[in-house]
Amino acid sequence: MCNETPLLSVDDLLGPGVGPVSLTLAIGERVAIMGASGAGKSLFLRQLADLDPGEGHLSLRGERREALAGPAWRRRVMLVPAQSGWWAPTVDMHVDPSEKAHAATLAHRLRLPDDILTREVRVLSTGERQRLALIRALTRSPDVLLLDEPTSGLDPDAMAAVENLLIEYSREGTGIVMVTHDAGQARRVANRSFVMEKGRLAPAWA
Ligand SMILES: Nc1ncnc2c1ncn2[C@@H]1O[C@H](COP(=O)(O)OP(=O)(O)OP(=O)(O)O)[C@@H](O)[C@H]1O
Repeated sequence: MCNETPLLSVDDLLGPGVGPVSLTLAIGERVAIMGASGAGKSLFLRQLADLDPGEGHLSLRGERREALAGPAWRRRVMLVPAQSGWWAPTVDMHVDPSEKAHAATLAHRLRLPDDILTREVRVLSTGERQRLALIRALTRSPDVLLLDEPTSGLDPDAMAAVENLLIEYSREGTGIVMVTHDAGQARRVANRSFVMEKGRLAPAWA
């Protein structure tokens, strides 16, 4: 794995409240980012998704960020923010028709009700929205998933289901950068864990 071109390369990334940060993510690797509230974790994910202005270099499979249009980059390096955005009345309107069966399978895996895809977004609970935002992202097959506290609103059973799914997708090649306040989750899920402090990363444990 070490000799391959990294899936994601981050070199001297610097932006408001973030950096400088350098990091490489191998194909199928899972990285956890912990740290105090306000340390810059969410801003760091936004930098990786190229949603905020910044300096430094990002590459995906050796291809520079500048070589891709912003939306194309964000489709391949996809952010699932802590508060997901929904732009149509029902859940299934956010899923490509060819991915509906896939989404239904994932919903079942994540302990969601059978009719969840046909429900109105406005009636969803916090934990349902959170899992559906993850499902929506997974059905779009990103190269890298950027997850901001993906299980913060979930019960232990649903949390374990999300963690298992993330591990499964990463084994198929998806890279994962996950912000979490849960050190136990970082140990269960991540191959490598970091603590962010004042926008900079340090290894979480030696
Ligand atoms: N656009 C911005 N420009 C400058 N500073 C910002 C910007 N957005 C947020 N901040 C500030 O930067 C700091 C880091 O914010 P961020 O949302 O990344 O924290 P976080 O580590 O994700 O915290 P939490 O664990 O509470 O979610 C905060 O003090 C926040 O108020």
